[in-house]
Order: sequence, then structure tokens, then C-alpha cells
Amino acid sequence: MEGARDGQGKDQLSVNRCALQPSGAYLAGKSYRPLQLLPQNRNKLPISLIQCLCSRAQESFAGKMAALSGKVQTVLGLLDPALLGRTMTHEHLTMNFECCYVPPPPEDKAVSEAPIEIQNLHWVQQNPYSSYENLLLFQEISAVREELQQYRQAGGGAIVENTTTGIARKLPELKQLAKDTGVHIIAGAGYYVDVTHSDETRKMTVEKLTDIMVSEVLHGADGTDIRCGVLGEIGTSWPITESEKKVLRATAHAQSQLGCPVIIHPGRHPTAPTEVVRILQEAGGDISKTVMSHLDRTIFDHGELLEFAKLGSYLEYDLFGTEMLNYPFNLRIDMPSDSQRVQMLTFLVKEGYEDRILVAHDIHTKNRLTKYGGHGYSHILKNIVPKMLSRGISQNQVDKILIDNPKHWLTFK
Ligand SMILES: CCC(=O)NCCS(=O)(=O)O
Repeated sequence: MEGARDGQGKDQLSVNRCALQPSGAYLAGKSYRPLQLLPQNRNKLPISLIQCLCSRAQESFAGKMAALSGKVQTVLGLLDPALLGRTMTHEHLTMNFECCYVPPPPEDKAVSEAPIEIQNLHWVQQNPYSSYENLLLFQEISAVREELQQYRQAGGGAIVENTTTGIARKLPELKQLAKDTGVHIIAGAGYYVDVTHSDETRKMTVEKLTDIMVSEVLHGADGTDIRCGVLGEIGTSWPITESEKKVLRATAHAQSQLGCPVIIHPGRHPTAPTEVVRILQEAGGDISKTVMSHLDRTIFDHGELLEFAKLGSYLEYDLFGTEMLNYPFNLRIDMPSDSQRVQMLTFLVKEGYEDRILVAHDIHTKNRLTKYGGHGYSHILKNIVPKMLSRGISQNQVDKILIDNPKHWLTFK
């Protein structure tokens, strides 16, 4: 049915669906768009019916938009932004990272295939993407539930779950986790990096991709009625591929319709974030409501960082807890330590960017969970905040980074 909405079939199918649904219910399907009849079809319906359908669709779209305005959308519904509390803006609670498996050197084959145990924990921490088992975070729902309970006890309020199409988003599980733990969970719409794009995704027009992302926010995603509250993480590689450019343009179009938050995964090159911003801007995106993730492994030079910061996006340091000697996705990059991340935050705060900084752990493999000897979702609250305070960042500035900035970013315009 989705395929039938491509090209000329789209508008006719929308009209058919509208005509068949009870009054006011026709936006419950995946196509949100107020009707735009193709010229050749206009004489097939009475003009009064067309006017009625169009105005109802527009009213319903406007109604949904009005409901979102000034609110945060969690997997349990709309939320007053003041209730979010301390928020990690880039985490994963259930996902599958098989797409990014890195084969180990032959001499490490045995350890790479062993279960994750204390004897091989250091090897897994240093080679997280070469242990196949380590990539299957979706198997750890019970452990994640316990960790979220600890996160609440540590003063955490909300988590943005950045799993998008391509890395096995599981919205019913997110909804259950939110119910079980009381942590507000905001789910991500859209697409991860090119290697995970399906043939169907690659063939889609920007318009079609936009429709899907808008629908994931307004109606629900993956065949559920669970709605996403951000677009992203939208994946990009370096260089940015053609399919990723289409998704970026669609993201900007969807954002300009919805007034929603956007979060980007940039490629591993210092100019990648700027290139993404250029594409989004040209397509009408709102950079002030866009987060650039993973800056800790992307821009190291202070001058380059300030040039990028001037473009106006949120600046996210979201790999707290990740310390490894050889970063397998780009061996030329030295993954910073947590101390170096705090130094970068201190630098940005001194340069006046305290209103634009966000932080998180981006947990996406098993070894990051406390069950496997990792730091868990509470590491920033328990360990990094005291370090920030000890390095001259004030409590007021910490509260901006953990509470106010996420709140402003996540609130629909
Ligand atoms: C899906 C998780 C993810 O993309 N994490 C980013 C890892 S890295 O590119 O910063 O190494």
C-alpha cells in the first residue's frame, strides 16, 4: 500500500481512503498530507466533497500540530516540558548494531567469539565492534530496565532513544520500559546511516521520505500508534552519500512542517557537521532546533569547533564512558577520554556556549551496561557532573546542560 502512494497513485489513494473512513478519521492512516488532487482526477469527485475533504484534512493536521506545540512527545504521549528533568539526549535502550561489525584480527578470533566475561572484558572494551554478541543490545531489556530504575534513583528524568530505521527500533519495548520505570522516553524517527538503508529506502523520493517521517511523529511508527518525538538520529557517513542527502533534505522538510527537534549523526571528519548543516539549511531546516551528535570524536581543534558552534546547532558530547586506544571506525582518530571531554565542555562554557551544550553516553553495545562491567546510564550523573563542577563549570551551568537545554530542544514549536 505504501508503494502505491508513490508517484501518481499517492493522491488517488489518499482520496479513496478519506472517502471510506468515518468522518474526521481519515488522518489515522499513514498519509498526513492535506489532499492535493492531481489535475486529471479533479473532475472525478464533486467539488463540494473535495472542498470538504481538504478542509477536514487541514483542520485535523492543524489540530495535531496545535496539540504538539509547546509540548514534548514521549512514547507515552504528550508531556509538559517542565516535567522532563535531567535528560540524556542521546542513548539507545534496545537496538542491533550488526551493521557495524568489525572483523577481528585472526589472532583474536577466539576471544571475539567468546561470551562476554570478566576475563575478556578489557578486550571487548577495546574492541567493542569485533565481538558479535556485544552488538546485540536488544537482548538486554531486563538489564536495561534495572539500569533505568537506577538512573531515576540517581536523579535522571528522561532519555532520548535515538534508534531509527536500520538499527532495529522497538517502540513497544520502549513504551513498556517507560511504564515500568517512570523514565520519560522520547523515541526517534527517520533513518540511520547509508549501510542500513534498504533498497526501498534508497528508491524513495524526498517527498516520500518526508511523509514517512512526519507520519512517525503524528501517527506512530513501525505499524504502531506509538509516536516519535524527535527526528533522528539521522545517520550520515563521510563523504555523505546520495541516499543520506535525500534523507537530510526530507528531515529538513519534515522539521519545517512539524517544528520538531532534530538530531544528527555526522560522519567521522571535522568538516562533516558543517556539511550536514549546509544541506539542512538549504532545505529549510531549523538549525537552532538541531543537535549535532558525537562532536567528541569529530572536531578536535578549538578554532574549528568555534567556527562550527557559530552555525547555531546544539553541540552534543555524547560518548561519555567510551575510552579506547584504537577507534576502529577511523584509526586516525584518537578517541578522547572523559577528562578530555570535560575539558571541551569547560572550553565551550568559557566561550559562552552554555545554552547550546548537551551530553549523553550513547550506549549502543552491551559492554557499556553495568551488567557487563560498564558505566551504565547514570555515569554522567554520578561521575561526570562532580568532575564538571571541579573544573569550574557552575551548578547553574550544569543544570542548563542537563535540564534546560534538553527541555528547549525537545519542545515542539
Ligand atoms: C547507533 C550508535 C552510534 O551510531 N553511535 C556512534 C558511534 S561513533 O560513530 O561515535 O563511534
